[in-house]
Amino acid sequence: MAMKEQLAALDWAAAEASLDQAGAAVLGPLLDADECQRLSALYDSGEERFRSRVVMARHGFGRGEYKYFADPLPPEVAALRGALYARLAPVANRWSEAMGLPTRYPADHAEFLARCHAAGQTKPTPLLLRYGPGDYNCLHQDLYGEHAFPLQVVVLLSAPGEVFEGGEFVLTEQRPRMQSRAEVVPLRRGEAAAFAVNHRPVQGTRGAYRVTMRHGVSRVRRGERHTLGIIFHDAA
Ligand SMILES: O=C(O)CCC(=O)C(=O)O
Ligand SMILES: [Fe+2]
Repeated sequence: MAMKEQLAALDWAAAEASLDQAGAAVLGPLLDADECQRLSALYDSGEERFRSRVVMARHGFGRGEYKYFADPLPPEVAALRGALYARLAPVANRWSEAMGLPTRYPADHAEFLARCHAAGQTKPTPLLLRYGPGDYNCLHQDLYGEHAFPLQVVVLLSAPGEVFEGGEFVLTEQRPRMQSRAEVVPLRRGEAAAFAVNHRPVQGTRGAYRVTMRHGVSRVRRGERHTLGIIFHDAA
């Protein structure tokens, strides 16, 4: 199925409900096995595709590595980024309003990118990540400047239980004056998760309050795990 139809076929009402309730949602199958294979293979396909490579251990980010795509993005990544943004912008606007924030997000991703670019955030942020045995990704937030879209997406490109074990995608939620809550998001190959980048609203008995989210990946116990990360704001 083509990517556009694949996206339209997902249960977006359920995804929105899960995002509102837990700050994360499994979006269901987004890429087929061939598409996953092709994207994973890009990792070693030549450095001109990428603007930078990060070896996580060198920065204390964890273990494993990732590469940010250079402009122009691979067409399938650019298409996915634009189409996912359009689906998530209404959620972003609802969250912003619920948290009493003035920021509103345009319906069109190009328009949001223009806002990033005008503020000096011009570097593309979609990335491929690669983890081998013993690798992990410490809890973090992908903030790269003043402008940040409040949701992002990760697509699992490797088959869990087959080509790798461990390496679960995890989120933590830090609530005001309370202990943190952890959530594991189980993904199959080709499935995507959408999740909060930083803050999200939680409905309390006396109105909404704001929680802080972080995400990471638990230790890969065997094999190799690839993911595609789609962040909607560009970087300074
Ligand atoms: O590899 C993962 O599942 C997480 C990747 C990540 O941190 C991201 O896409 O921002
Ligand atoms: Fe991340």
